[in-house]
Amino acid sequence: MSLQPTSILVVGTGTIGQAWLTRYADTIPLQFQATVRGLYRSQQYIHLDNNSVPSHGLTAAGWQYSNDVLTQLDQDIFDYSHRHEQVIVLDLTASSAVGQRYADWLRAGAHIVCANKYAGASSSTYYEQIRRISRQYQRHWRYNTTVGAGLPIQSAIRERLHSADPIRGIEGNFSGSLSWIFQQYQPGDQLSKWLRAAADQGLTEPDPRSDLGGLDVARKLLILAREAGWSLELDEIQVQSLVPDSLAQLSSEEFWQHLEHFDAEFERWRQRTHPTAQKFCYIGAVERDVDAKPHAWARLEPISPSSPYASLPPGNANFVIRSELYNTNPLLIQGPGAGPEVTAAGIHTDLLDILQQL
Ligand SMILES: NC(=O)C1=CN([C@@H]2O[C@H](COP(=O)(O)OP(=O)(O)OC[C@H]3O[C@@H](n4cnc5c(N)ncnc54)[C@H](OP(=O)(O)O)[C@@H]3O)[C@@H](O)[C@H]2O)C=CC1
Ligand SMILES: N[C@@H](CC=O)C(=O)O
Repeated sequence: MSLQPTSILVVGTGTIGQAWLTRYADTIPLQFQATVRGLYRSQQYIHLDNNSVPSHGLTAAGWQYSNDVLTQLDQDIFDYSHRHEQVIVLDLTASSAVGQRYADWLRAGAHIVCANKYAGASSSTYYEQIRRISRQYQRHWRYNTTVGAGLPIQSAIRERLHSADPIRGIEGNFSGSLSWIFQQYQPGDQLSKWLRAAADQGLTEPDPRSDLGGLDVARKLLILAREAGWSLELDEIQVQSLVPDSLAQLSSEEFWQHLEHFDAEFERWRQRTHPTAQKFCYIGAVERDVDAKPHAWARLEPISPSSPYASLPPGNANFVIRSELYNTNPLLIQGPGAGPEVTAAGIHTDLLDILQQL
Protein backbone atom coordinates (compact mmCIF):
# COMPACT_ATOMS: atom_id res chain seq x y z
CA MET A 1 0.00 0.00 0.00
CA SER A 2 1.20 3.52 -0.84
CA LEU A 3 2.78 5.56 1.96
CA GLN A 4 1.61 8.71 0.22
CA PRO A 5 -1.61 10.36 1.41
CA THR A 6 -4.44 10.49 -1.13
CA SER A 7 -6.54 13.52 -2.00
CA ILE A 8 -10.03 12.80 -3.31
CA LEU A 9 -11.61 15.49 -5.48
CA VAL A 10 -15.35 15.08 -6.12
CA VAL A 11 -16.81 16.64 -9.27
CA GLY A 12 -20.61 16.73 -9.18
CA THR A 13 -22.67 17.02 -6.02
CA GLY A 14 -26.07 16.19 -7.52
CA THR A 15 -28.10 13.03 -6.94
CA ILE A 16 -25.17 10.60 -7.09
CA GLY A 17 -22.59 12.98 -5.59
CA GLN A 18 -24.77 13.68 -2.57
CA ALA A 19 -25.49 9.99 -2.07
CA TRP A 20 -21.76 9.15 -2.06
CA LEU A 21 -20.85 12.09 0.19
CA THR A 22 -23.54 11.37 2.76
CA ARG A 23 -23.22 7.56 2.84
CA TYR A 24 -19.60 6.78 2.10
CA ALA A 25 -17.21 9.74 2.20
CA ASP A 26 -16.76 9.48 5.97
CA THR A 27 -16.30 5.70 5.94
CA ILE A 28 -12.98 5.35 4.09
CA PRO A 29 -10.69 3.19 6.26
CA LEU A 30 -8.05 5.36 7.96
CA GLN A 31 -5.24 3.08 6.83
CA PHE A 32 -5.58 4.56 3.34
CA GLN A 33 -4.85 8.13 4.52
CA ALA A 34 -7.39 9.28 1.96
CA THR A 35 -9.19 12.58 2.45
CA VAL A 36 -11.84 14.41 0.46
CA ARG A 37 -10.08 17.70 -0.31
CA GLY A 38 -12.39 19.38 -2.81
CA LEU A 39 -15.96 19.46 -4.09
CA TYR A 40 -16.75 20.95 -7.50
CA ARG A 41 -20.06 21.89 -9.10
CA SER A 42 -20.79 23.59 -12.40
CA GLN A 43 -19.99 27.07 -11.08
CA GLN A 44 -18.77 26.59 -7.54
CA TYR A 45 -16.11 24.72 -5.63
CA ILE A 46 -14.93 24.33 -2.07
CA HIS A 47 -11.62 23.18 -0.60
CA LEU A 48 -11.90 21.08 2.54
CA ASP A 49 -9.11 20.85 5.07
CA ASN A 50 -7.82 17.66 6.65
CA ASN A 51 -10.21 17.94 9.58
CA SER A 52 -13.37 18.56 7.60
CA VAL A 53 -16.14 15.98 7.64
CA PRO A 54 -16.62 15.62 3.87
CA SER A 55 -20.38 15.16 3.99
CA HIS A 56 -20.64 18.53 5.75
CA GLY A 57 -18.97 20.13 2.74
CA LEU A 58 -22.32 20.12 0.98
CA THR A 59 -23.72 22.68 3.41
CA ALA A 60 -20.49 24.37 4.51
CA ALA A 61 -19.88 28.07 4.15
CA GLY A 62 -16.91 28.79 1.93
CA TRP A 63 -18.13 27.65 -1.47
CA GLN A 64 -16.45 29.86 -4.03
CA TYR A 65 -18.03 31.05 -7.26
CA SER A 66 -16.09 30.46 -10.47
CA ASN A 67 -17.04 30.58 -14.12
CA ASP A 68 -14.17 28.17 -14.81
CA VAL A 69 -14.36 25.45 -12.18
CA LEU A 70 -12.51 22.91 -14.32
CA THR A 71 -9.42 25.12 -14.60
CA GLN A 72 -9.44 25.35 -10.80
CA LEU A 73 -9.66 21.56 -10.69
CA ASP A 74 -6.73 21.26 -13.15
CA GLN A 75 -4.73 23.46 -10.81
CA ASP A 76 -5.71 21.47 -7.71
CA ILE A 77 -4.72 18.16 -9.35
CA PHE A 78 -1.38 19.70 -10.31
CA ASP A 79 -0.80 21.08 -6.79
CA TYR A 80 -1.63 17.85 -4.95
CA SER A 81 0.41 15.72 -7.36
CA HIS A 82 3.41 18.02 -6.96
CA ARG A 83 3.13 17.60 -3.19
CA HIS A 84 3.67 13.90 -3.92
CA GLU A 85 0.15 12.97 -2.95
CA GLN A 86 -1.96 10.46 -4.82
CA VAL A 87 -5.01 12.14 -6.38
CA ILE A 88 -8.32 10.43 -7.20
CA VAL A 89 -10.99 12.39 -9.09
CA LEU A 90 -14.57 11.14 -8.75
CA ASP A 91 -16.51 12.33 -11.79
CA LEU A 92 -20.15 12.24 -10.71
CA THR A 93 -21.41 14.52 -13.46
CA ALA A 94 -22.95 13.83 -16.86
CA SER A 95 -20.78 16.52 -18.40
CA SER A 96 -18.87 16.14 -21.68
CA ALA A 97 -16.62 19.05 -20.63
CA VAL A 98 -15.56 17.03 -17.58
CA GLY A 99 -15.15 13.80 -19.56
CA GLN A 100 -12.93 15.59 -22.08
CA ARG A 101 -10.44 16.38 -19.30
CA TYR A 102 -9.57 12.78 -18.42
CA ALA A 103 -6.52 12.49 -20.68
CA ASP A 104 -5.00 15.63 -19.14
CA TRP A 105 -5.86 14.59 -15.58
CA LEU A 106 -4.33 11.15 -16.01
CA ARG A 107 -1.17 12.74 -17.43
CA ALA A 108 -1.10 15.14 -14.48
CA GLY A 109 -1.08 12.15 -12.12
CA ALA A 110 -4.75 11.67 -11.16
CA HIS A 111 -6.62 8.39 -11.02
CA ILE A 112 -10.28 8.58 -12.10
CA VAL A 113 -13.49 6.93 -10.91
CA CYS A 114 -16.51 7.96 -12.96
CA ALA A 115 -20.25 7.47 -13.16
CA ASN A 116 -20.16 9.76 -16.19
CA LYS A 117 -20.53 7.70 -19.39
CA TYR A 118 -19.05 10.33 -21.68
CA ALA A 119 -15.47 9.03 -21.95
CA GLY A 120 -16.33 5.33 -22.08
CA ALA A 121 -18.76 6.00 -24.92
CA SER A 122 -16.73 8.67 -26.74
CA SER A 123 -14.97 8.16 -30.07
CA SER A 124 -12.64 5.17 -30.29
CA THR A 125 -9.79 7.63 -30.75
CA TYR A 126 -10.38 9.36 -27.40
CA TYR A 127 -11.25 6.12 -25.62
CA GLU A 128 -8.02 4.46 -26.81
CA GLN A 129 -6.05 7.57 -25.88
CA ILE A 130 -7.33 7.42 -22.29
CA ARG A 131 -6.53 3.71 -22.11
CA ARG A 132 -3.02 4.30 -23.49
CA ILE A 133 -2.29 7.17 -21.11
CA SER A 134 -3.57 5.18 -18.11
CA ARG A 135 -1.11 2.40 -18.97
CA GLN A 136 1.77 4.74 -19.75
CA TYR A 137 1.39 6.79 -16.56
CA GLN A 138 0.26 3.82 -14.47
CA ARG A 139 -2.97 5.55 -13.47
CA HIS A 140 -6.28 3.80 -12.77
CA TRP A 141 -9.54 4.58 -14.55
CA ARG A 142 -12.59 2.82 -13.07
CA TYR A 143 -16.10 3.13 -14.49
CA ASN A 144 -18.08 0.17 -13.21
CA THR A 145 -21.20 2.25 -12.47
CA THR A 146 -21.51 3.43 -16.06
CA VAL A 147 -23.32 0.16 -16.84
CA GLY A 148 -25.82 -1.39 -14.44
CA ALA A 149 -24.97 1.01 -11.55
CA GLY A 150 -23.54 -1.27 -8.83
CA LEU A 151 -23.96 -4.56 -10.73
CA PRO A 152 -20.67 -6.34 -11.55
CA ILE A 153 -21.07 -6.49 -15.33
CA GLN A 154 -17.69 -5.28 -16.50
CA SER A 155 -15.78 -7.48 -14.07
CA ALA A 156 -17.81 -10.49 -15.27
CA ILE A 157 -16.79 -9.75 -18.85
CA ARG A 158 -13.14 -9.22 -17.86
CA GLU A 159 -13.10 -12.51 -15.99
CA ARG A 160 -14.38 -14.34 -19.08
CA LEU A 161 -11.61 -12.81 -21.16
CA HIS A 162 -8.96 -13.61 -18.53
CA SER A 163 -10.14 -17.22 -18.71
CA ALA A 164 -9.62 -17.24 -22.48
CA ASP A 165 -13.38 -17.44 -22.91
CA PRO A 166 -14.29 -14.86 -25.58
CA ILE A 167 -17.61 -13.05 -25.42
CA ARG A 168 -20.15 -13.88 -28.14
CA GLY A 169 -22.93 -11.47 -27.31
CA ILE A 170 -24.67 -9.47 -24.59
CA GLU A 171 -28.38 -8.77 -24.42
CA GLY A 172 -30.69 -7.36 -21.81
CA ASN A 173 -32.73 -4.62 -20.28
CA PHE A 174 -29.84 -2.25 -19.62
CA SER A 175 -31.83 0.68 -18.28
CA GLY A 176 -32.95 0.90 -14.66
CA SER A 177 -35.24 3.85 -15.36
CA LEU A 178 -36.90 2.30 -18.42
CA SER A 179 -37.31 -0.91 -16.43
CA TRP A 180 -39.02 1.06 -13.65
CA ILE A 181 -41.31 2.76 -16.17
CA PHE A 182 -42.26 -0.16 -18.41
CA GLN A 183 -42.60 -2.83 -15.74
CA GLN A 184 -45.44 -0.72 -14.30
CA TYR A 185 -46.90 0.96 -17.36
CA GLN A 186 -50.16 -0.48 -18.61
CA PRO A 187 -51.67 0.34 -21.99
CA GLY A 188 -53.80 3.43 -21.59
CA ASP A 189 -51.66 4.91 -18.79
CA GLN A 190 -50.01 8.25 -19.26
CA LEU A 191 -46.41 7.17 -19.74
CA SER A 192 -45.24 10.49 -18.26
CA LYS A 193 -46.73 9.51 -14.87
CA TRP A 194 -44.18 6.70 -14.65
CA LEU A 195 -41.42 8.87 -16.06
CA ARG A 196 -41.92 11.41 -13.27
CA ALA A 197 -41.90 8.63 -10.65
CA ALA A 198 -38.62 7.29 -12.05
CA ALA A 199 -37.05 10.76 -12.07
CA ASP A 200 -38.23 11.46 -8.49
CA GLN A 201 -36.29 8.42 -7.34
CA GLY A 202 -33.08 9.48 -9.06
CA LEU A 203 -33.27 6.67 -11.63
CA THR A 204 -33.16 8.80 -14.77
CA GLU A 205 -30.35 10.78 -16.33
CA PRO A 206 -30.21 14.49 -15.46
CA ASP A 207 -31.98 14.99 -18.80
CA PRO A 208 -34.44 12.05 -19.03
CA ARG A 209 -34.44 12.27 -22.81
CA SER A 210 -31.06 10.50 -22.66
CA ASP A 211 -32.96 7.47 -21.29
CA LEU A 212 -36.09 7.82 -23.43
CA GLY A 213 -34.10 8.56 -26.58
CA GLY A 214 -32.02 5.39 -26.23
CA LEU A 215 -28.71 7.28 -25.86
CA ASP A 216 -28.12 5.97 -22.35
CA VAL A 217 -28.64 2.36 -23.42
CA ALA A 218 -26.52 2.88 -26.55
CA ARG A 219 -23.67 4.21 -24.40
CA LYS A 220 -23.90 1.16 -22.17
CA LEU A 221 -23.84 -1.17 -25.18
CA LEU A 222 -20.76 0.62 -26.47
CA ILE A 223 -18.97 0.48 -23.10
CA LEU A 224 -19.64 -3.25 -22.83
CA ALA A 225 -18.66 -3.93 -26.45
CA ARG A 226 -15.32 -2.25 -25.79
CA GLU A 227 -14.93 -4.21 -22.58
CA ALA A 228 -15.39 -7.35 -24.68
CA GLY A 229 -12.55 -6.11 -26.91
CA TRP A 230 -14.71 -5.05 -29.87
CA SER A 231 -14.36 -1.88 -31.90
CA LEU A 232 -17.60 0.08 -32.26
CA GLU A 233 -18.76 3.69 -32.45
CA LEU A 234 -21.86 5.23 -30.88
CA ASP A 235 -23.37 6.23 -34.23
CA GLU A 236 -23.17 2.63 -35.46
CA ILE A 237 -25.73 1.54 -32.84
CA GLN A 238 -29.34 1.45 -34.04
CA VAL A 239 -31.60 2.91 -31.37
CA GLN A 240 -35.29 3.58 -31.18
CA SER A 241 -36.03 6.95 -29.63
CA LEU A 242 -39.24 7.45 -27.66
CA VAL A 243 -38.74 11.23 -27.72
CA PRO A 244 -40.95 12.96 -30.30
CA ASP A 245 -39.06 15.22 -32.73
CA SER A 246 -41.08 18.17 -31.46
CA LEU A 247 -39.53 17.76 -27.98
CA ALA A 248 -36.00 16.82 -28.96
CA GLN A 249 -34.63 20.37 -29.27
CA LEU A 250 -36.24 21.85 -26.16
CA SER A 251 -34.36 22.58 -22.95
CA SER A 252 -34.75 19.97 -20.24
CA GLU A 253 -37.07 22.34 -18.30
CA GLU A 254 -39.26 22.89 -21.37
CA PHE A 255 -39.40 19.15 -22.00
CA TRP A 256 -40.90 18.59 -18.53
CA GLN A 257 -43.53 21.24 -19.31
CA HIS A 258 -44.66 19.55 -22.53
CA LEU A 259 -45.14 15.97 -21.46
CA GLU A 260 -48.63 15.85 -22.98
CA HIS A 261 -46.95 15.71 -26.43
CA PHE A 262 -44.75 12.87 -25.22
CA ASP A 263 -47.78 10.89 -23.97
CA ALA A 264 -49.80 11.56 -27.12
CA GLU A 265 -46.97 10.56 -29.45
CA PHE A 266 -46.25 7.36 -27.51
CA GLU A 267 -49.93 6.42 -27.52
CA ARG A 268 -50.11 6.97 -31.30
CA TRP A 269 -47.03 4.76 -31.79
CA ARG A 270 -48.45 2.03 -29.55
CA GLN A 271 -51.85 2.02 -31.29
CA ARG A 272 -50.20 1.94 -34.71
CA THR A 273 -47.57 -0.73 -34.06
CA HIS A 274 -48.62 -2.96 -31.13
CA PRO A 275 -52.30 -2.26 -30.33
CA THR A 276 -52.84 -5.54 -28.45
CA ALA A 277 -49.53 -5.76 -26.54
CA GLN A 278 -49.93 -5.65 -22.78
CA LYS A 279 -46.31 -5.25 -21.76
CA PHE A 280 -43.17 -3.64 -23.20
CA CYS A 281 -39.49 -3.79 -22.44
CA TYR A 282 -36.65 -1.62 -23.77
CA ILE A 283 -34.10 -4.24 -24.84
CA GLY A 284 -30.57 -3.79 -26.14
CA ALA A 285 -28.12 -6.25 -27.63
CA VAL A 286 -24.65 -6.39 -29.09
CA GLU A 287 -23.11 -9.34 -30.87
CA ARG A 288 -20.62 -10.07 -33.61
CA ASP A 289 -21.51 -11.28 -37.09
CA VAL A 290 -19.65 -14.01 -39.00
CA ASP A 291 -17.01 -11.44 -40.00
CA ALA A 292 -16.47 -10.57 -36.32
CA LYS A 293 -17.99 -7.12 -36.84
CA PRO A 294 -20.05 -6.05 -33.79
CA HIS A 295 -23.66 -4.99 -34.33
CA ALA A 296 -25.75 -3.34 -31.64
CA TRP A 297 -29.35 -2.21 -31.36
CA ALA A 298 -31.80 -1.04 -28.72
CA ARG A 299 -35.57 -0.76 -29.01
CA LEU A 300 -38.87 -1.02 -27.18
CA GLU A 301 -40.30 -4.48 -27.76
CA PRO A 302 -43.69 -5.96 -26.88
CA ILE A 303 -43.16 -8.94 -24.59
CA SER A 304 -45.30 -11.91 -23.75
CA PRO A 305 -46.16 -12.82 -20.14
CA SER A 306 -43.91 -15.90 -20.45
CA SER A 307 -40.82 -13.85 -21.42
CA PRO A 308 -38.09 -13.58 -18.72
CA TYR A 309 -38.31 -9.80 -19.26
CA ALA A 310 -41.93 -9.83 -18.07
CA SER A 311 -40.97 -10.79 -14.53
CA LEU A 312 -38.20 -8.25 -13.89
CA PRO A 313 -38.92 -6.26 -10.71
CA PRO A 314 -39.42 -2.56 -11.62
CA GLY A 315 -36.03 -0.84 -11.76
CA ASN A 316 -34.11 -4.06 -12.25
CA ALA A 317 -31.74 -4.36 -15.16
CA ASN A 318 -30.66 -7.70 -16.53
CA PHE A 319 -27.70 -8.79 -18.61
CA VAL A 320 -27.49 -12.04 -20.54
CA ILE A 321 -23.82 -12.63 -21.35
CA ARG A 322 -22.94 -15.35 -23.85
CA SER A 323 -19.37 -16.53 -24.26
CA GLU A 324 -17.81 -19.66 -25.78
CA LEU A 325 -18.27 -21.45 -22.48
CA TYR A 326 -21.52 -19.82 -21.37
CA ASN A 327 -23.34 -20.03 -24.67
CA THR A 328 -26.55 -22.04 -24.81
CA ASN A 329 -26.61 -21.72 -21.01
CA PRO A 330 -25.59 -18.05 -20.65
CA LEU A 331 -24.35 -16.07 -17.66
CA LEU A 332 -27.18 -13.99 -16.14
CA ILE A 333 -26.75 -10.90 -13.97
CA GLN A 334 -29.80 -9.11 -12.65
CA GLY A 335 -30.55 -6.52 -9.98
CA PRO A 336 -31.29 -2.82 -9.43
CA GLY A 337 -29.87 -1.09 -12.49
CA ALA A 338 -30.07 2.51 -11.33
CA GLY A 339 -30.63 4.68 -8.27
CA PRO A 340 -28.51 6.80 -5.92
CA GLU A 341 -27.88 4.10 -3.30
CA VAL A 342 -26.59 1.34 -5.58
CA THR A 343 -24.66 3.79 -7.74
CA ALA A 344 -22.95 5.43 -4.77
CA ALA A 345 -22.07 1.95 -3.50
CA GLY A 346 -20.56 1.09 -6.90
CA ILE A 347 -18.52 4.30 -6.88
CA HIS A 348 -17.24 3.44 -3.43
CA THR A 349 -16.25 -0.05 -4.55
CA ASP A 350 -14.25 1.40 -7.44
CA LEU A 351 -12.60 3.92 -5.09
CA LEU A 352 -11.62 1.29 -2.52
CA ASP A 353 -10.34 -0.91 -5.32
CA ILE A 354 -7.95 1.84 -6.44
CA LEU A 355 -6.90 2.68 -2.87
CA GLN A 356 -6.01 -0.97 -2.30
CA GLN A 357 -3.82 -0.98 -5.39
CA LEU A 358 -1.85 2.19 -4.65
N1 LIG B 1 -28.97 7.93 -11.49
C1 LIG B 1 -28.40 6.72 -11.60
O1 LIG B 1 -28.96 5.71 -11.20
C2 LIG B 1 -27.06 6.60 -12.24
C3 LIG B 1 -26.38 7.70 -12.71
N2 LIG B 1 -25.18 7.55 -13.29
C4 LIG B 1 -24.48 8.73 -13.78
O2 LIG B 1 -24.17 9.60 -12.71
C5 LIG B 1 -23.92 10.89 -13.24
C6 LIG B 1 -24.53 11.94 -12.32
O3 LIG B 1 -25.94 11.82 -12.34
P1 LIG B 1 -26.83 12.69 -11.33
O4 LIG B 1 -26.18 12.74 -10.00
O5 LIG B 1 -28.21 12.19 -11.45
O6 LIG B 1 -26.74 14.14 -12.01
P2 LIG B 1 -27.19 15.53 -11.36
O7 LIG B 1 -27.70 16.36 -12.47
O8 LIG B 1 -28.05 15.31 -10.17
O9 LIG B 1 -25.81 16.14 -10.82
C7 LIG B 1 -24.80 16.50 -11.71
C8 LIG B 1 -23.74 17.28 -10.95
O10 LIG B 1 -22.70 17.58 -11.89
C9 LIG B 1 -22.35 18.95 -11.76
N3 LIG B 1 -21.80 19.43 -13.03
C10 LIG B 1 -22.42 19.50 -14.23
N4 LIG B 1 -21.58 20.01 -15.15
C11 LIG B 1 -20.43 20.28 -14.50
C12 LIG B 1 -19.19 20.85 -14.90
N5 LIG B 1 -18.96 21.23 -16.16
N6 LIG B 1 -18.21 20.99 -13.97
C13 LIG B 1 -18.40 20.61 -12.69
N7 LIG B 1 -19.58 20.06 -12.25
C14 LIG B 1 -20.56 19.91 -13.15
C15 LIG B 1 -23.65 19.63 -11.41
O11 LIG B 1 -23.39 20.92 -10.87
P3 LIG B 1 -24.53 21.85 -10.24
O12 LIG B 1 -24.81 21.27 -8.88
O13 LIG B 1 -23.91 23.19 -10.19
O14 LIG B 1 -25.70 21.74 -11.18
C16 LIG B 1 -24.23 18.62 -10.41
O15 LIG B 1 -23.67 18.84 -9.13
C17 LIG B 1 -24.46 10.87 -14.67
O16 LIG B 1 -23.39 10.78 -15.58
C18 LIG B 1 -25.29 9.58 -14.73
O17 LIG B 1 -25.29 8.99 -16.01
C19 LIG B 1 -24.57 6.33 -13.42
C20 LIG B 1 -25.17 5.22 -12.95
C21 LIG B 1 -26.49 5.25 -12.35
N1 LIG C 1 -30.39 6.49 -16.29
C1 LIG C 1 -29.67 5.27 -16.11
C2 LIG C 1 -28.97 5.31 -14.80
C3 LIG C 1 -27.80 4.45 -14.79
O1 LIG C 1 -26.92 4.48 -15.62
C4 LIG C 1 -30.62 4.09 -16.15
O2 LIG C 1 -31.83 4.34 -16.18
O3 LIG C 1 -30.18 2.94 -16.19
